[in-house]
Amino acid sequence: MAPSLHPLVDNGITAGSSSFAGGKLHCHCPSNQVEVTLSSNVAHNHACGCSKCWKPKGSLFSIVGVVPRDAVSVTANASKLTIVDKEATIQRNACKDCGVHLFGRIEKDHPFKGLDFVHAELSSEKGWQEPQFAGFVSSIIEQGTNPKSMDDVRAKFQSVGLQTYDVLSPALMDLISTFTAQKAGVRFANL
Ligand SMILES: N[C@@H](CCC(=O)N[C@@H](CSCO)C(=O)NCC(=O)O)C(=O)O
Ligand SMILES: [Zn+2]
Ligand SMILES: [Zn+2]
Repeated sequence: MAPSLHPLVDNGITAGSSSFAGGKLHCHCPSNQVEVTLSSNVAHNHACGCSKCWKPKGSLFSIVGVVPRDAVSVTANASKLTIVDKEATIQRNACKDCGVHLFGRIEKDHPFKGLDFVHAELSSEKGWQEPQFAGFVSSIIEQGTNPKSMDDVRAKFQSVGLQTYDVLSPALMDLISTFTAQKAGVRFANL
């Protein structure tokens, strides 16, 4: 049986709603769940193959998107949260008991500072933006996927309408490069 990319990808993508304005995320604990309330839909939602983003058991990819950090509040059991890796760019706040990541926050100077990374699948509500692309696809090799299966992995994403990239989407990579150029005082050429 082919390994699962992610349950939200394996059987085709379900479109979200442009009028959806957020909801609640819960960790996987059977009781005393950490609850995070988002007052915004996610943006740039994507499948991520990197080793750091939280993935459901048995999946090769996470699905992760961003929301403004002001739209994120921990509304229950905040004391169960711990930062997985304080040195990482994205400080992922995970439940100590079940390991699920509730939100990832950037504190250092970075093009995505001000945006928190969240997994909308932790919500039972419907309407969250559907995945837009697959990023960090080649990174799954670093976690043990056989390089020979990469054609199949990329073909599966293409078959459900998702472009694959080995970093982020061109739009996000352009944002990162624009930030880097502006910081360095680069003057852009006139069109
Ligand atoms: N091959 C590495 C890549 C890790 C990586 O750079 N991940 C990205 C994307 S995470 C969400 O899209 C990133 O920005 N990481 C910063 C961080 O995780 O703090 C690997 O697989 O580990
Ligand atoms: Zn938990
Ligand atoms: Zn990732």
